[in-house]
Amino acid sequence: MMHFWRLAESTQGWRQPIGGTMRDLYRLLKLFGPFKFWMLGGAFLALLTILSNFGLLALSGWFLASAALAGLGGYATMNLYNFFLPAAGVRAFATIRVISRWLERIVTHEATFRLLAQLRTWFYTRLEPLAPAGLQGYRSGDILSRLVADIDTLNNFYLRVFTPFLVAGVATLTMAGVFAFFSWRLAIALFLFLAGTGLLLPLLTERLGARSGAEMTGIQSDYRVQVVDGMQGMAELLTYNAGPEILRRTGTLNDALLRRQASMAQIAGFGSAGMGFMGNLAIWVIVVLAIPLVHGRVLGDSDLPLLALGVMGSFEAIAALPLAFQFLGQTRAAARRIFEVADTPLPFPDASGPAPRVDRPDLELKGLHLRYPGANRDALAGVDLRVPAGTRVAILGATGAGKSSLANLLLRFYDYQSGSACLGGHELRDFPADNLREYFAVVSQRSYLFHSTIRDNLLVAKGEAEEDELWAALATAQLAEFVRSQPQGLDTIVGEGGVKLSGGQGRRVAIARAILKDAPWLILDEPTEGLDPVTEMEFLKDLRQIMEGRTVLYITHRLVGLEHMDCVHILDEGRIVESGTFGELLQRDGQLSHFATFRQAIPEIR
Ligand SMILES: Nc1ncnc2c1ncn2[C@@H]1O[C@H](COP(=O)(O)OP(=O)(O)OP(=O)(O)O)[C@@H](O)[C@H]1O
Repeated sequence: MMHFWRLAESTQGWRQPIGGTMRDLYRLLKLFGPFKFWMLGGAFLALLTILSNFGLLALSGWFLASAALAGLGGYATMNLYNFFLPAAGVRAFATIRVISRWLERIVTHEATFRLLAQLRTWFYTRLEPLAPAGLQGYRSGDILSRLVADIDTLNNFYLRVFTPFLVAGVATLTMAGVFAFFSWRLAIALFLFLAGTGLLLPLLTERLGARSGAEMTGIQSDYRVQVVDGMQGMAELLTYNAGPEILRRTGTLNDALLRRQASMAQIAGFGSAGMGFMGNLAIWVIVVLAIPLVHGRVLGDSDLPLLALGVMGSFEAIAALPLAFQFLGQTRAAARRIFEVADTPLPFPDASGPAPRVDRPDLELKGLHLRYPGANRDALAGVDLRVPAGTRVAILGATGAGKSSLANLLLRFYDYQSGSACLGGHELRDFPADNLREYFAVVSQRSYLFHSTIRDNLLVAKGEAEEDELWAALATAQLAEFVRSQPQGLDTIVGEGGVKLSGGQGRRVAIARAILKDAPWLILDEPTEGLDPVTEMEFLKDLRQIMEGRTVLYITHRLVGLEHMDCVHILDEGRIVESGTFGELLQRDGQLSHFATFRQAIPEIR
């Protein structure tokens, strides 16, 4: 049910006011600005190809007819007839056409790739600062669809809309101009045919194709979201035998897509049939108009086939327009989807000034409130916390207490609404986000491993790290032995999300990354979550070595490892409710001692 609703949502507003369309297309053209010479070069070569085809057909018609007439005139006339000049002209047009078509393909492909790269880079630079707070409302499959498919569609704008439209306009005027040498009446007739067909037929196909085109963009996106979600949640789907239901939903989307594609194919067929019909009608009308001129000796006998074949060649100039306009709806929908994300205002501004100078990265939070966009209550509701540089501090709390929100705050993934948060005496807001993140390395249960090699996963933390450094980090993270035992060593592929590694090994790759980053702060966000008790103990022991010389924020809802912390703060509903060493808190009749008693009574409950 949900998917039908989403479908309706994603395809609504397909008939956008023309002003909006023009604005979007104008914006696209402006984005393409740096490649205008490539674009115009491609269009010029396309124009040359079309005009040489027009010249080829027209001259061939004239040549064949005049040669035949010379032949009919007898031996003497034939001898006088100059075959060479028109034959050379035909060869010249044919050669120009072949070469310009070849060059046009090269130039337009080059332009297309450059535009594609430009669009993707531009979109990515808009996307990155939005993550994660500004992208909360989007699903990853949807963003992927915008980044890949919608940008591909937009790219068609150059090949399918811009070039054909520009070329059609210039070619129509040029060819009508050539006809004007023979007769104004014929020139006007050709112009009316080309301009009328070139405008009316595309407008008709645009109207017919707008809805299906826009819907196709929406459905394709839903389809990708469905597939990406299905792949990510494959284990759950198999466990709960939900595969058939997902298959049914995917099938429904597939059918919807096929229906739109069939409708678009019919419209495309109608467009090319209409073009063929108008082309033939134009030949017929021009011939009918030209016959009296031949009778009146205004035109020569051989001019008639020249004009007829010239008309035939001229229609190549507008042949691509119905298809171009038919897909305008799709292009428009793609442009809207791209600009929608690109225009999403930044969730909060990034500091633009120079990075504050930090001598000692002490952290101090006072009355700090953080509320997520759209949430109805604060995740951090007046936190007071002091973490002197070089100390180890644990934040203990039940699920949903706001522990990870503290990490989100420090990494500047989300902004705080009130209170103050200072690092080294400077508000977090005064740090450019990239600069602030240099102070923190993070190991969490969610540390993401990319579907690549162990080496690449480590280089994420320090791109320029030498091989020795990688091995040293792996050794400290107690993973070097395992990596050495793999046939591919550092080049072992870890699989998507690190599926080819055990939970503990994956976590150790994350530790090695943190070591490579060598930041003064280490945030451990439930780093042992999901590990069995023995692995957990070993892991925490190894972590202690890495904590040396760093300020540590250990976020956990478990009591393990707290004895090694300088201070433990208990977070409850977004507030620090108790603080002290682990021993002190155990002594008190507070939350921690209740927690500990409860855990002892039912140890398997977390
Ligand atoms: N991105 C988000 N958007 C909206 N609300 C969020 C977001 N992240 C967390 N929350 C909400 O903020 C509150 C605190 O969440 P947080 O993840 O900080 O808790 P936690 O203590 O780390 O929990 P856990 O131990 O389960 O990870 C919760 O009510 C949660 O639903």
